[in-house]
Amino acid sequence: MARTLSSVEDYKELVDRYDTWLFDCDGVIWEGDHVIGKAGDTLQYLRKQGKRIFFVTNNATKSRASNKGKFDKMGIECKVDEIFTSAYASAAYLKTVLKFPADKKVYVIGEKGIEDELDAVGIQHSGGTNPDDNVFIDLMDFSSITADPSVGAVLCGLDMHMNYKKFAKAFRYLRENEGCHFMATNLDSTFPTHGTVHPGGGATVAPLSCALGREPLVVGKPEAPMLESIVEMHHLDKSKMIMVGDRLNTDIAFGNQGGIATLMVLTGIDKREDFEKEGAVARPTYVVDALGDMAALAQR
Ligand SMILES: O=C(O)[C@H](O)[C@H](O)COP(=O)(O)O
Ligand SMILES: [Mg+2]
Repeated sequence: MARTLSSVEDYKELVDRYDTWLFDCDGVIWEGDHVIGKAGDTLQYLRKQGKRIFFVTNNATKSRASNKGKFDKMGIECKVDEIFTSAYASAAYLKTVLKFPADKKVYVIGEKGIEDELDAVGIQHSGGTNPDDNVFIDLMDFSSITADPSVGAVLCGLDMHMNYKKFAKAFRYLRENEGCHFMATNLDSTFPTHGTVHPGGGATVAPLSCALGREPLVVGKPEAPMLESIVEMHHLDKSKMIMVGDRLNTDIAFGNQGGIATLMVLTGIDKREDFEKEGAVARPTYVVDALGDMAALAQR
C-alpha cells in the first residue's frame, strides 16, 4: 500500500531517508515547456540539503545537451552529467553492450535527440530527420524502399515526422539484414503536454512491431540499463535511492524492478485509482500530489 505524504513532517522524513533522487521529467518537473507548480523550488531545496540528483527521462527527442538548455531556460539548476535520457542510454547500449560495428549504421525512426547521441559515440546513422526520408510516397511506388545491407540496427523513438517511407525502409532492413537489431528508446503510449495527453514513443514503434510480428529491445524505463549505469558510474547505494515519477508502467516499475523506493506524483499520466486497483501494473512506495508540494519544506 502506497503511503500518502501530505504534511511538512512527512516530506522531511522522506528527505532524511534518501540521499539520491532520480527524477522523471515529463509530468513531474514540466509539462511541455512549463514547469509544474513549484517543482523547481523542491529541486533547489533538495540540492541545498546535499542530495544527489539525476534526471531520468524516456523522452528521446532531445540530447542531454539540449535537455540542459531546457533546464537553463526554465531556471532549474542541472548539469549535463546528471541527465540520463533513453536516447543517450540507447546510444551507449549500442556502443558498449552490442559493440556496434564502425562500418554499420543505425536506421533511426525518431528525432534529433537520437541522432545527436549516436553522433556523440561515433555511430553512423540514416533516416531520422533526413528530409529525403520524410516524404510522402505515391501509392504503389516502392522504388525508394531499397535494400541497404549496411544497416545493422533500427532504433525507434518518438518521431514527429512519422511516415510510411521510414516504416517501410526499417521493415525491409529488419527482415532482410541478418542480425539487424530492433530497438526502441521507450514504449510510453502517451505523454502529458499542452493540458492533455498525446501519443508517445511507444505509439511510434507500434506500426513496426505490428508489421514484423515481434517486439523491440527497449532501453528506457522500466528496463534496467539507465538505473544500472547511474548506480555503477556513481557508486550508489540502492537502499538510499528513490525514483520520482508520474507513470506506473515506466517510472514506478523501473524503481520496483530495480530495487529502489519510488515516489509517485499525480501531476502527469497515472492517477491514484491506477495504482490502488487490483492488478495494478506497479505500486509506488510513496505518493504526493505534486513534486512542488515538498517546496513547503523550504519555508519551515
Ligand atoms: O513518448 C515519449 O517519448 C515519452 O512519453 C515521454 O517523453 C516520457 O518522458 P518522461 O516522462 O520519462 O520524462
Ligand atoms: Mg513522465
